[in-house]
Amino acid sequence: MDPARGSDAVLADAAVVFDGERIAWIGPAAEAPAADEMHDAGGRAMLPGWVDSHTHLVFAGDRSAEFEARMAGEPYAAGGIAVTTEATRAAGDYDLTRMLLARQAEAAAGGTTWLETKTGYGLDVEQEARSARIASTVVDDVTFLGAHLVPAGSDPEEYTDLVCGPMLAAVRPYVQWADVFCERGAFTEEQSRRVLTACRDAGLGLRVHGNQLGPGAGVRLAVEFGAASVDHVNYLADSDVEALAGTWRDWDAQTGSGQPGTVATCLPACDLSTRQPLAPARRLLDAGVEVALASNCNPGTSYTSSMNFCVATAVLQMELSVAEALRAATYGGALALRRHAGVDEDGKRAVGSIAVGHRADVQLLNAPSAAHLAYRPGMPLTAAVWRAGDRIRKT
Ligand SMILES: N=CN[C@@H](CCC(=O)O)C(=O)O
Ligand SMILES: [Zn+2]
Repeated sequence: MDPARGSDAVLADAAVVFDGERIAWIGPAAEAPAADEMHDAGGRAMLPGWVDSHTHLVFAGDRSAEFEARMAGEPYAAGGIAVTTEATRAAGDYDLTRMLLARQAEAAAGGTTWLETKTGYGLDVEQEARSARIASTVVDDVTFLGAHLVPAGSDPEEYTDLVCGPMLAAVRPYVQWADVFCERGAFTEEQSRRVLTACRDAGLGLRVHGNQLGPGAGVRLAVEFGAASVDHVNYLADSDVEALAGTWRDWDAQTGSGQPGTVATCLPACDLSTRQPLAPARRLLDAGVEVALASNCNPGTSYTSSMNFCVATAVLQMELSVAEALRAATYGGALALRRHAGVDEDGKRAVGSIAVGHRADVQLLNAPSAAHLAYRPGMPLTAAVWRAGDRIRKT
């Protein structure tokens, strides 16, 4: 996954050397320089750590009854968010932080070394700011999602004004990104446009929840605003795919050079849990769109942070090759968070790829090749994980 070696290069009999939090050397094991500490991977596969670019981890409460109803035939609707909002508002800071830390630890044990999460279960100024503050102490990238649902009893236009004004100002110190749920039952195209405009003007990077439950304006808006990603993308018109492909016209996917466009982030665990058609990742890749795979871990539509599961599903059911799925779950996620480039640059290092000068984020599988993730789905293959050079899970 070193763009300089070809984006899906596999090195056999290789060694990787870390120096602190950076990757210092990669090459044939027989030529590896001396190191203070050595770990023999025993011929097992080493991959970049997963970059999970879409989660909603700041929440309390349980929605397993809603899940069971769905499995019995009820459709998913955005309104379920209100149930989690009530439980989240009732939780104290200590409990909310403890639950977030436990979810972050689960994700890390599963191989995730860079984690984004969103607000969106607070839905008033104080609670959204609290969620953003707590998230900023635990995860790597925080996204403001005040525009997740109009709370019961609020006027949609007045609530949108609140999101664009006082709520945005209150979360601003804690977040890098803003998002809007542009969907039937959530925010209209016009309301979404207002949110994206205000957040862009406040200096935030943009992402959009779009085209999840039906055709809609999400992809169009994401392209119009130059968003870094549009997520879900289950229901795409040909014009949506063409518009996304157009954003990648000045990008060289092989070398990772040029101007990145809007990543299409596919969320297969969510698609299965909501019984939506799987996002058309194959069609998007064939059109020249960069795709990310993310867990969308949240209590409503996707209560898993297992990127291994997402990768296996992408290979088994979405027609991606193993190399394409791995790239989408690592480099693709990094692109969606604009963390894909940067070699020792101002202390910021690229994540999602194994290359000299990038952050030492890697995982070791209990398997001789990454194909085993799909070949042996559901098996506990993650043997060890290093994040920023620190080992966080033992074999
Ligand atoms: N689609 C919007 N938001 C979440 C679901 C939130 C919920 O139902 O609690 C998602 O990405 O699927
Ligand atoms: Zn989401």
